[in-house]
Formats: sequence, C-alpha cells, structure tokens
Amino acid sequence: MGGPPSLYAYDSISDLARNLRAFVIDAQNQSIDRHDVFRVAVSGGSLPATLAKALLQESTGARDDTLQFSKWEIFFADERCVPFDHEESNYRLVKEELLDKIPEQEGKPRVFPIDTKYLDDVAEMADQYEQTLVQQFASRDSVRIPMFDLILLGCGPDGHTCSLFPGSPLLRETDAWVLYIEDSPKPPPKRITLSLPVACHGIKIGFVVTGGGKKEILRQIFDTEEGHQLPCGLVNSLAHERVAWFCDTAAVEGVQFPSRKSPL
Ligand SMILES: O=C1O[C@H](COP(=O)(O)O)[C@@H](O)[C@H](O)[C@H]1O
Repeated sequence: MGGPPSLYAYDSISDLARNLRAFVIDAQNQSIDRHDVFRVAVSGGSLPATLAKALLQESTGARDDTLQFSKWEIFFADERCVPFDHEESNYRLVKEELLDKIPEQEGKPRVFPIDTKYLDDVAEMADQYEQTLVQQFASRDSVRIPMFDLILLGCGPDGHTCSLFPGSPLLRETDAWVLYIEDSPKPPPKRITLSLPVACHGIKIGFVVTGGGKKEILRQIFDTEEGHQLPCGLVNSLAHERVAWFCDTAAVEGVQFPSRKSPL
C-alpha cells in the first residue's frame, strides 16, 4: 500500500507553471545526481503549451531553478499516427511549443519521437518504439520495464491518459511496453501509446490539467469508485504517492479530495 497522490491547485496558469517548473527541475537534479541523465516521457494535447510556460521562464540562476537540457532524453507517452507536420501530431506540438524555443545556452535535449514513417503499419510503429526504449533503457540497465525519471501526463475529458481510453482492452496489457490502437474513440483513430505498467513506471509522475471542462472528470477520478477504474484513476492507484496533479482551480471545482498549493 502506498500513500495517496498529491493534488495541487493554483489560481492562475502562471502560478501553476512556476510550481510545475520547480517540480520538473527537482526531478531533473535528482536524476542527474543519480545517473547523469534525465529521462522524461511527455504527452501531447494541452500539456506541451503549459509545460513550455513552465520551462521557458527566465531562470534565477540558482541550481534549483536551472534547466540542463543537454542531459535530457525526451520520449513520448503517446503519439497520433499522422505525419510529424500534421496538426494532430504530438511531436509537432512538443517541438513547436517547447523544443524550438529552448535558448541555445541551455543545451539541446536528445529527442526520441515515435517514428511515424510506418503510417500504414501501426503494429510496426509500436514495435519500433519499443525497440527504441529497449536500446535506451534495457541495454544500459538490464531492466524488465523502463523506469522514466519523470512521466508527464494529460487527462482527457473522458479520463483517458496517453492513448489509453476508458474500457480499452489495452489497459490489461502486462507484457508489451508500447501498444497500438486502430479505433481510438478520439480522432485520429490510429495511435501508439505506452502500456499502463510503463506509464506508471516513473520515479515521479506529473499530470497537468487545466480548465473547467475537466472538473467533472477530476471529480469522478478523485471522488468515486468508478473513477478509480478510469485510465487516470488507475495511474493514481498503481503509482500512489509518486503521482502529483498540477491543476488550476477551475479544473478542481467541486472535487472533494483535498488539494493544496504546495510544493512551492
Ligand atoms: O489525445 C490525447 O489526449 C490526452 C489529453 O489531452 P488534453 O488536450 O485533454 O490535455 C493527451 O495527454 C495525449 O497525449 C493525447 O494524445
């Protein structure tokens, strides 16, 4: 039995971004101290824009406010099976919102996109990305399952995270690290996603959720038994206190589960 996840709620997106920045830099510094690299899995959707607000702020110069992007390895929690320049591409979002805007002096991360050149063969796309993870994690650490230093997730209005949707048989996968779906309820239909065990296997896991459109699903996830079975609820149940939710007050309106303003 682990402890409960943390739910943080802020009055403004800029407050949220400041606290998210502190959370990410703390995870970065601990990882670099531990193994000289910071392996992060990022999601698409609304997350890249908020993450960019957090990471592209001017640094105070203190160690606990300094990004070392040259030590970062960025992986993708999921991808929509579209070309990289398509408006639905999660890679495009992360690139345009964040990667292209990182100042030269902060260094360049190594980026491992989910290769969309096999657009007609999603099984091959999933296999290729699993091989990428095997090369980057298993060959170095002989691991059974990759352990990210930080996994940054979003929460859809139906409670999905990555491309793991409510009631999907993919939620029962315990073996493969990377899965594909060809009939996603949210377009585009073809997607690649980390499996639930991999999406829960982060030293830290941060959800970023904003806007009143998410308040009903957050209430279900935190306050109801059925919500605990939704993909986001399952991450809470499997990863316990390693999970922190960064929300604005609009998204947690009506949620009974206690929210705080820490860690800052
Ligand atoms: O389709 C997706 O949706 C989720 C949630 O997106 P949001 O826009 O509601 O934040 C996202 O986390 C995932 O990466 C994406 O492929």
